[in-house]
Amino acid sequence: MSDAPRLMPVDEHLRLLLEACATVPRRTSEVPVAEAHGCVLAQDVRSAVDVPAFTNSAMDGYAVRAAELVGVGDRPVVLPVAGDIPAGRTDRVTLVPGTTMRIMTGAALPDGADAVVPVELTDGGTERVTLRQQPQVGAHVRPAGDDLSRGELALAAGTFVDARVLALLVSLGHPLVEVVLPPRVAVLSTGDELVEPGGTAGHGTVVDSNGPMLVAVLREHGFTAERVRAVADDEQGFRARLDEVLLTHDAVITTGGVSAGAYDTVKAVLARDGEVAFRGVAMQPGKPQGFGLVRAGDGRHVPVFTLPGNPVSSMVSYQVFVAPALRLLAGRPAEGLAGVEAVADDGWRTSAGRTQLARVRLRTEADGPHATLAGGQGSHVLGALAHADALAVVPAEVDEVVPGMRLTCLLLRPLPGKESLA
Ligand SMILES: Nc1nc2c(c(=O)[nH]1)N[C@H]1C(S)=C(S)[C@@H](COP(=O)(O)OP(=O)(O)OC[C@H]3O[C@@H](n4cnc5c(N)ncnc54)[C@H](O)[C@@H]3O)O[C@H]1N2
Ligand code: MOO
Repeated sequence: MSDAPRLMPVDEHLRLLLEACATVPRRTSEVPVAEAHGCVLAQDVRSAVDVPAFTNSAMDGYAVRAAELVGVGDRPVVLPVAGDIPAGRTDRVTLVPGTTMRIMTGAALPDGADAVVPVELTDGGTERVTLRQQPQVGAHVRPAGDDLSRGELALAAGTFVDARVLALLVSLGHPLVEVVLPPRVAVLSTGDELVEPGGTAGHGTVVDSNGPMLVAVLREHGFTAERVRAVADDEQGFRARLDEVLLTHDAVITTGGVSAGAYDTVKAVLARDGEVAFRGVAMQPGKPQGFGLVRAGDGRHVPVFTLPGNPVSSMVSYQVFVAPALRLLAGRPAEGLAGVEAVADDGWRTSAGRTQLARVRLRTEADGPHATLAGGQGSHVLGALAHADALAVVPAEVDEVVPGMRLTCLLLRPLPGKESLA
């Protein structure tokens, strides 16, 4: 046997695929503002209006001219109530000198009024009201444009529209906005042995867990994802299915068929014309990797990620390589999982020369997070993957973790027990 081929460091494979994805045009579109959630703004957005659009009350109470209430406090003042201004009243109202008006939170302040006395500081009268506080000018008043002035830059291009940004965006007076759309990703599992989800594995078969798993995590990450029915190890069938999905998607993830076996269809088909570069990456799990920009029938070059079939390898590869690349396609920073440092409470041996991403449980102690193995570390062990809180990164040059060692742990879910630090 010849020497094993050199494995590419994790960072280098990541860099190569991010560089390639940076050349792919982003998919942009003008969408109704309320539908921009989950997209990235492709343009700066200035406010078309003052926000709030009109000066209004911050409290349920009485609109007054503050100067008319000088001295109130020692001696209550009684004023006639000239009317009601509920929120939603849109006609222009003037406060007649020597009177007050009942006003609700968010209702337009009448012209002439410059303060609001909260109802709690009155007797709540509807014909006449006794006011027991002298307000400052501007008390409980929200001036027009207090939040944003018309023409002001409210949101910069590149901002991700989450729920809070959406609230601001829809308030700016624009019906449409130009956004980068999240990529549409197809997940294509391959293998003769695959049984459709919902079925039961028998002798020699396995349920396609990669398909549902990857679609689910893609959706959790805000991408549009579709599982394509698993294809058998048949070169023509695989090529035909791939060509189909390339036309309708912005990225394709395949699983299986990329190692050294006699029936490794994905590799056989895509390595032939050099469309995808297949290489071993110095990582455990996730050694056999492939990536390339594959030309679709309509001329677009679509990123294709060929992940290993072992389920743990598939998920880890997705988190380390695919998710950052898809974020880039979505117009976002190419970020991966956030890391925390944890103390290893277990010891274990790792494959020398490969960065290990061990599945660990985390626990927060008084001195910070501690990690223990979540279970078996084989690339097929779904139980440990499901129960893991994080992927502990054991550098390639370390071949044994000893208890007490500090490891960076990439969070698969929020750090448990963090509230106990409070
Ligand atoms: N001689 C060698 N054999 C293997 C090597 C190697 O370097 N030399 N690498 C091993 C490593 S590491 C990995 S990882 C796997 C990757 O294999 P493939 O990507 O070719 O995947 P398959 O052989 O098709 O399947 C591997 C394993 O995963 C199961 N599988 C596949 N697809 C699914 C799915 N959609 N859902 C659930 N489980 C799936 C499949 O049944 C196999 O058990 O290769 C090693 N071998
Ligand atoms: O790289 Mo494989 O993913 O070790 O099992």
